[in-house]
Amino acid sequence: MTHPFAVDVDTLSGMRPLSTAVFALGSNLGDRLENLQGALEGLRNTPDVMVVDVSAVYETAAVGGPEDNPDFLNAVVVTETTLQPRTLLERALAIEDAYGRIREEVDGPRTLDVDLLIVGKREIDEKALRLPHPRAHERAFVLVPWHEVDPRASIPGHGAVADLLADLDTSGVRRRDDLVLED
Ligand SMILES: Nc1ncnc2c1ncn2[C@@H]1O[C@H](COP(=O)(O)OP(=O)(O)OP(=O)(O)O)[C@@H](O)[C@H]1O
Ligand SMILES: Nc1nc2c(c(=O)[nH]1)N=C(CO)CN2
Repeated sequence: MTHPFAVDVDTLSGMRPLSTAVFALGSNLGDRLENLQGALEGLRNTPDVMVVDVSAVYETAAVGGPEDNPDFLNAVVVTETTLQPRTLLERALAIEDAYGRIREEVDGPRTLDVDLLIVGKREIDEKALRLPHPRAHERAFVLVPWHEVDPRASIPGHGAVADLLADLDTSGVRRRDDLVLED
C-alpha cells in the first residue's frame, strides 16, 4: 500500500517555486536583429522557461570597448522559470554559442551577448555567476528596455529600476520601432 504521505518525483518537481528571471540581449556584429531573434527563440525553446515579456528593440551607443565599436541592438526578456540560476546561465551561454558568438577583444564587437540580470531576489557572488548582474544597475541600455516592460522592476541591493534610470544618461539609447522581434 502507498504510504498516505508518499509524494512522487513528478509531484515534487511540479512544486518547485517559480522565479522571475530577466535576460538582457545584445548584438553589435552581423545581422544584429537576427541574432536577437535567435536568442529569443533559444529562450522560448528552453524547457521550464516561460517568456512573459519582450521589450522593444533599442539601438544603443556602445559603452566601453574600442572607439569605433559599432552601435548595439539591445532588448530585455522577462521569463518565469523553475530552473536554478546555474542552469539558466548555462542555457544563456549555450544560446550565445549557438548563434556563433565571435569576439576578439574585451568589450569589442560580438554577435550575441545574453546576460542573466536577476533571478528573483537571489544574490550570488561567484566568478562564474554573479546575481544580480554586477553592471546591470549602471547600464542605460539594460534599464531602459527593462523599465519599458516592467516599470515596477527592481534590482536586489540597488533599488527600483525607475529610480536608477533617473540618475543615468539615456541619450545613447534609441527605441527602434521599425525593428520588431517576432513571436
Ligand atoms: N549574471 C551573469 N550573466 C552572464 N554571465 C555571467 C553572469 N555572472 C557571471 N557571468 C560570467 O561572465 C562570463 C561572461 O563574461 P564576458 O566577458 O562575456 O562578459 P561580457 O558579457 O563581455 O560583459 P558583461 O558581463 O559586462 O556584459 C560568463 O562566462 C559567465 O560565467
Ligand atoms: N550599448 C551597449 N554597450 C555595451 C554592451 C551592450 O550590450 N550594449 N555590452 C557590453 C558588454 O556586455 C559592453 N558595452
